[in-house]
Amino acid sequence: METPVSLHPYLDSGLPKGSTSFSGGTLVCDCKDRPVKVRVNSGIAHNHACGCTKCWKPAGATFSIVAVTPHENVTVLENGDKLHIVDPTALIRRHACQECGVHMYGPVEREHAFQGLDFIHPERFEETGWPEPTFAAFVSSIIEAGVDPSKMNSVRNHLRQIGLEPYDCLSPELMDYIATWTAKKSGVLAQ
Ligand SMILES: N[C@@H](CCC(=O)N[C@@H](CS)C(=O)NCC(=O)O)C(=O)O
Ligand SMILES: [Zn+2]
Ligand SMILES: [Zn+2]
Repeated sequence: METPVSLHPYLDSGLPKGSTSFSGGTLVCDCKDRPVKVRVNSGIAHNHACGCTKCWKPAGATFSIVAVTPHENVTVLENGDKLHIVDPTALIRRHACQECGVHMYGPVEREHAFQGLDFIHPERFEETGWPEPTFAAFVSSIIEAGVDPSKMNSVRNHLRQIGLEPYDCLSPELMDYIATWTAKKSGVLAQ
């Protein structure tokens, strides 16, 4: 049998169920010395696996685990001097620890359907109980990171088997949300 592609340490062993009543916590980077700590004072939404090349993932993982939370509830608690913006021109302004590389929070500041939200990686919470991912996005993008295209069937089957429907962009729900925002902005739909 061909070697299966590892999705992510949290996903390979089945999907740990979280709670929708999770109300926030502290995100911590990987540094032993002076770790960056970021407080999230609210719940998280739209948690999903992302196969794109831009989202942070732990060593060996093919997918990241990423969710959003309102920017107003995100504060840097400790060692913020270690943060830098990975790509200041990107929609998501990913703030990463320059020493260990972990992305701590990524605000969307531009005029966009996601404006006001920060992208965060719930696996970096010190606390457990965050709601589990519910779908897989940008699945075809894992090829851009070097996954053999012939393994895509087995990757998509594995994702479905653990309850994560694979999409090659975002979920239909989020794509409809973005398109509705765009149609309202252009005046095609009433505000
Ligand atoms: N195929 C591209 C897709 C990148 C992409 O569009 N990522 C999505 C999901 S995170 C996005 O919204 N990116 C906005 C950004 O990176 O600012 C890749 O893998 O690099
Ligand atoms: Zn670090
Ligand atoms: Zn991504």
